[in-house]
Parts: sequence; C-alpha cells; structure tokens
Amino acid sequence: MLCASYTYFLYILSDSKFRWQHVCISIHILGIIMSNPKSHDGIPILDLSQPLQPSSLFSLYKAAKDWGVFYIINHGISKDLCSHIQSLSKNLFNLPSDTKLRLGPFSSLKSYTPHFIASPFFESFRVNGPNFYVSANTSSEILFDKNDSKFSVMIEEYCSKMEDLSKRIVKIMLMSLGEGMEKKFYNSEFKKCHGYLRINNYSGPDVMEEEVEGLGMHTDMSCITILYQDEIGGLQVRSKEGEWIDISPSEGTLVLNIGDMLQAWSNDKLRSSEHRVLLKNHFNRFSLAFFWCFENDKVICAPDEVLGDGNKRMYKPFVCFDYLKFRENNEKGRFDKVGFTVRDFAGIKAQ
Ligand SMILES: O=C(O)CCC(=O)C(=O)O
Ligand SMILES: [Fe+2]
Repeated sequence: MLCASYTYFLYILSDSKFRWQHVCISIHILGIIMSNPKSHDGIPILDLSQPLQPSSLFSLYKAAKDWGVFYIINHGISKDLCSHIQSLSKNLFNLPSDTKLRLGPFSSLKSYTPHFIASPFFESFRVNGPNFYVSANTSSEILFDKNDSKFSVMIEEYCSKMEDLSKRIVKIMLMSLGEGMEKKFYNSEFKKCHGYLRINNYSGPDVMEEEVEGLGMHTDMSCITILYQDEIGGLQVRSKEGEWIDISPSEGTLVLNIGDMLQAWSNDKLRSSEHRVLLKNHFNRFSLAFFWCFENDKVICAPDEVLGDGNKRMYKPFVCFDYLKFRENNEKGRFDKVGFTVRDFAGIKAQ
C-alpha cells in the first residue's frame, strides 16, 4: 500500500498526459484498497476528523484542479456561532441606507459594499484582520453611535477559527501537490498570509418571475476562501466545460474555494473556481466569506518543484498588491468579475 501511495506522489508532480493516466490507474487501485472519501454531487468532502488518506488527498487535488472547490466537515466551527453572527448581522443590514453608507465606498473605512455595486441584490460588510475585534468594533461604533462588543467578540472568535482552518487547508493543498511540498513551502511561502471576512446579505426582488443573479460569475483574489452559507442555497460553480453545478448548503458543511493567488502560485495545478450566486426566491440569503491571502508585497512565482520537469511557466512573476490594484482599477465600482483575472494580468500567452 505504501508503495502504491509513493507512485501517486511521484506522478502527481508531472502533468504529461501519459503519466496522468498512470496516476488515475494507480489511484483507482488505491481507491479500492482504501476507503473512498465521501462525496457530494461528485465534489469531495474533506472530513477533518479523519486522518488524511492518500486517496482523500488525490480526490481533493482532483477537485481543486477540475473545479477549484470542495466541501469541509467536522471543522470545529459550531452552527450556533454562525447563527449568532447571522442574527447579529441582521441588525447591521436592517439599518437605513444612509447609516450603512457611513462605511460605504466614499468613506475612509470603505468596509460596506452597498446594493448595485456587485449586483442590485447584494450588499456586504468587510472585517479586516489581523485584529478582527478592533475592525468589527470600529465599524459597529460608527453605525450604532455606541459600543456594543457582543458582535465584535463573535466575529473575533469566528475569524480566529477561520485563520486556523485556512492554515490547515493550505497545508493540505500543498500536501496534495506532492510529497514533501508542505514541509518545503509552507513556512517559506505561506507563513505571512492574512485574512479578511466579508459578511454578505442577498435580497431578491419582492416579485420574482425568474431567478436573478445575486452575485455574477467571478473568481476570488485570495489563495483560498472558506465559505459559510445559510440554508437558502444558490451558490454555483462552473466546470471547465461551462456547465453550472449547485453547491448546495448542508448543515455543518463549509465550502472551500481556491482563489487566483493559489492558481498562479501552483502554475494552474489548482484552479481558481468560477462561481456565482443565483437567487431563486425572495428569501434573504446570508453568507460569510473568509479570504486567506498572500501579503501585499509578496512576489508570486511558482517554484520549480511545483512546476515540474518540462512544464511551461503559465505566469510572469508578479507582486500581489499590483494584481489587487489591477482588479480594482479595471473594475472601478464593480465586483471581482471574470475577464480581469490573474490570467489577464500575468498570464504568459501561448506562442
Ligand atoms: O455568498 C456566497 O455564497 C458566495 C460569496 C462570494 O463568492 C464572495 O463573497 O466572493
Ligand atoms: Fe467569491
């Protein structure tokens, strides 16, 4: 069995067609020997209460390569914490527009995205790390003209759990790229990552004759994004062939999206997921998106070991902050839309 798993790690480093088929055959055999990870709509579920098996790593790698998405369960974030944040966030979203705009795009904090920026049906508050308590508290003081720390304490708790989870998932993604990759690259490349949280509220039109886009198709600029969605549903991810599939909500399940930074760093071995949110009824939808990103001044450049022998470099090395600015400048007043992705910014065009 050990022998078989070593074969997998050897071959995963290479992308040539012949070798790739070989991996699939080896893993198919492994899958029979070891228990297969559970899956949901063909997209695997990472169960953090279980030891990682080579077969689970392979499923995650495959999902991250093909879709840029998988599910996480037994992650240690309680349903109660999410529900409390959801109910306290209602107090923010229910405020009059004028009040919310104190944090809007023309304010100094710029932590509120009002309706009609990303879509008519989407609004969002942003909380920045590393001190999530201070960030949340500053915003709530501006909105409510008083200090109420309950909300900020919960945000702090949620985000500090998200930070731990993000570190764990990045390590797992590195392991999925091949034996020794985590040890080699976690500290040198990912140690200075930082996070921010977006608290999202969707409200469809009162009369819905057809489904509407709550959030148009986009990729995230992060390394990874961890998403909590309530029970309403509507999140979809696009396959390479252009087919949309539902990422259905399920209690206790978080969604992991690969973002642009990890796509570029892994030289397209991991795919930044193209996703959107469709609203199918007039119920409000709530989600929490935690973005885990490289530090602004990091130069993103796929290491040779990740590239593998004979594989072409897909991206010119670039500074993380320059990409963020590129997205912002090209999308003045808009959200992160496909069309201005990392490929458009730093992709090396095929000759
Ligand atoms: O609300 C969701 O399910 C997705 C949110 C999202 O994609 C984002 O905030 O980037
Ligand atoms: Fe997103």
